[in-house]
Amino acid sequence: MAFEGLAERLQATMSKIKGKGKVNEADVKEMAREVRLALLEADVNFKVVKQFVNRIKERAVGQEVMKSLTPGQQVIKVVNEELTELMGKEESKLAVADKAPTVIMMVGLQGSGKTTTAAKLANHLRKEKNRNPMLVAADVYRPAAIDQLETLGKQLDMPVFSKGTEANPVDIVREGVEQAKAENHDYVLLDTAGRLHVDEALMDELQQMGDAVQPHEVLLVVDAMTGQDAVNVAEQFNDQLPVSGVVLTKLDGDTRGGAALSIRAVTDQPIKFAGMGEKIDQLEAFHPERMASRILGMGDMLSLIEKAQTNVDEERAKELEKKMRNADLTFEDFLEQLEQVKSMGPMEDILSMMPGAGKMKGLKNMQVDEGQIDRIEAIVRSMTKAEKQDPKLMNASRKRRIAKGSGTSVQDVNKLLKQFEDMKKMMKQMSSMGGGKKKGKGGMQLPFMR
Ligand SMILES: Nc1nc2c(ncn2[C@@H]2O[C@H](COP(=O)(O)OP(=O)(O)OP(=O)(O)O)[C@@H](O)[C@H]2O)c(=O)[nH]1
Repeated sequence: MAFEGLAERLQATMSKIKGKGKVNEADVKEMAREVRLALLEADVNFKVVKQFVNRIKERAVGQEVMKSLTPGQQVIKVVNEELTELMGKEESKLAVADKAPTVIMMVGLQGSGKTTTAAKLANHLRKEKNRNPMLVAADVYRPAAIDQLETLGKQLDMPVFSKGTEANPVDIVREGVEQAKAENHDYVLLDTAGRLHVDEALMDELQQMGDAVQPHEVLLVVDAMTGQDAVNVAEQFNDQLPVSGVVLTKLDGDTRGGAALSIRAVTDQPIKFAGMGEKIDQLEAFHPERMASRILGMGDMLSLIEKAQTNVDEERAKELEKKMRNADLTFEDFLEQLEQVKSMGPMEDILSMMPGAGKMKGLKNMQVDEGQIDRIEAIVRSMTKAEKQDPKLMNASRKRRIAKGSGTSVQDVNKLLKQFEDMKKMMKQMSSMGGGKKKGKGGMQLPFMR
């Protein structure tokens, strides 16, 4: 699997910093050193590594992390954001011409996967985007390339324009595009010739082909397995041709990840697609943010952190945490917390965003009763201010009043009061066991869990 080594190393580094309640400069330095080594080992371009590490260091000692309630997690968020940025921030979509057909020219070295990718892309356009593409076989140098594309075309039941190996490739693409227009195809994909190395003759010919058909998109196909070579090749192509995007092939292989992480920074071209296998449907739109989360093994933890961040006032959260530790949480505080949790969305969604949640049997089967949360809220809201501050005030008649006011029973009120006391006791125990860091054996049963 691609990125395996990198993912393992980065995840180990992140897990060291994750739970830290405080992060100092020495922690950041150590984390940055480990990230640097992991990236170099993954064959990421050294200049890219240097810039990347400087960025995360700068941000990790900045306000956003140090002032945060969860600095360890914020560091991970920074690393994730920077990894995403490094790979291009967000998905970069394929061009669509104002006037059909959109002409896409595939370029790259021999064996990079051009022919296969042209067919995969045509298939993707038809299946995912409901398009009607046509393929043009203009690789006249490798004798089998035209046959290969024609075979793929047959397999897909898709037209392939070809004129054999004797014709001039510039004429082939010109006529191919004309035919696509005449037959009302909305996309036309040109498979061009590769060489073993970048040479002048290749570049000249590709330039002439480009001049002849004015492609809307020049997609450079590079083999991710070749690591830094792929980056060098990309740089050379990009210097000489109007490249508009990159397709990284063989990302399913044993690649260390260097190409994926360096190409964008070195060429300033977005990675648009990734080849994930030899089969025709194994091409994926490249999503930098998902790739980054995958490398960091994060599930959708980021959205969760983000949600928490937008919904929680940090100073107030710190106050509440202190109150919990001292076990002097009141029903007013409890209500406030309940509202915060509710504002983050349905409980089940929140739980499902936690990494590994799918694997945890207990969580999978746990049912959250949203109605129960509403009932609890109603009970608490039916208490007077004094009762919220001091639950001991609640005698039998007050409980009857609260039950009536909240549309529940005295039994429900009693149950909540008991759970609230248990929760406070548990918190006290936890904090006396060491700053709230260690967990109690049985785990806490929150009032809204069944
Ligand atoms: N595992 C894997 N193999 C791939 C992928 N993309 C292409 N290949 C394989 O890579 C080899 C070369 O692919 P081609 O499409 O023939 O390469 P090309 O760039 O067209 O080569 P030339 O026509 O000689 O320039 C083939 O065996 C493909 O099956 C991919 O994403 N994953």
